[in-house]
Amino acid sequence: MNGDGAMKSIAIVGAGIMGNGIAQVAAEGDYEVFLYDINAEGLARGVSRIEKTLARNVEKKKIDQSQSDDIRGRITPTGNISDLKDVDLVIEAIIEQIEPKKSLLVELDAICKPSTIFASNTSGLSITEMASAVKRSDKVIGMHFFNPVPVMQLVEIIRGEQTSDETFEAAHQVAGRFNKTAISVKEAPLFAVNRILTPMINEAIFVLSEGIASAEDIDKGMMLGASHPIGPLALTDLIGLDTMLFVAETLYNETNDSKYRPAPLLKKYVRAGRLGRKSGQGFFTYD
Ligand SMILES: NC(=O)c1ccc[n+]([C@@H]2O[C@H](COP(=O)([O-])OP(=O)(O)OC[C@H]3O[C@@H](n4cnc5c(N)ncnc54)[C@H](O)[C@@H]3O)[C@@H](O)[C@H]2O)c1
Repeated sequence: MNGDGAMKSIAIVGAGIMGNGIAQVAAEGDYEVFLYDINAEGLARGVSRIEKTLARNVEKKKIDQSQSDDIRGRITPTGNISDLKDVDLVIEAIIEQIEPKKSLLVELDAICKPSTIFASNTSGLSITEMASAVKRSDKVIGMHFFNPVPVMQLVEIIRGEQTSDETFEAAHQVAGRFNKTAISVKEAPLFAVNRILTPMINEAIFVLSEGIASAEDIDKGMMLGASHPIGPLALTDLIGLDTMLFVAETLYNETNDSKYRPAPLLKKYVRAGRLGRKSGQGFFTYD
């Protein structure tokens, strides 16, 4: 089945920054959830992050202990991809590179029942190209969540060239059950929100590397002067500098426009392993 509210089970592939948050909101939306990662440590970290978030929500009295237990009970962590064969929807949240995403979809195409919809949480890669890798190209769609997923209200829904109306409708219904607000965006490099956000972040990194202001003052400036809830450099630390660089490179490579060239300082930090919060250091340092 697909295309209506009868969907029961969802698999999330990739238990990283985004995947664990998507698994949590899916379980909160009453779906049976499989959380799959190829890396056992990554999977364990993702599950532990969900448990911590749920415990915090109990402490803050947003939910009670039995609701927390029910949500956690609906999530099955797995390192075995064949466990995903009967799910109604897969949402992939693996590395932001087209080839690994296409290989994963080809693998899933062979495993999953014919009606399973494949959604990608890509920050801006081509849904059409991903869909072209599989037989069920009408059942591939972009569902782009925002970080941190349990907090951020938005999902961008992106149709590829081959996406059917039924798949598009199903993605909107799922977003609703996740308690999110969806906007529909045409396929284009980085879609809508990241197309606007990424050049701003990239420019903030140029401002830092040109010595125009310190990292602290750049963030303070954008928070107090432009009413941003978080500064662009702290936001990059939250996103992950490696992911930010992949995203900036997509915009540059797809448009061939030099105004979008990624800041060299971003590349240098990624090469040095300064990936942001997830590695303990990015533009700022974390415990
Ligand atoms: N970080 C953000 O703020 C953000 C926001 C919106 C969208 N996204 C997108 O979400 C996706 C994931 O980003 P992230 O920040 O969560 O990455 P991450 O590096 O935190 O996590 C990726 C996870 O995927 C796993 N993985 C890699 N290849 C796999 C495979 N073939 N099968 C199963 N698991 C695999 C890794 O082990 C890792 O645990 C990317 O496409 C990214 O662009 C990220």
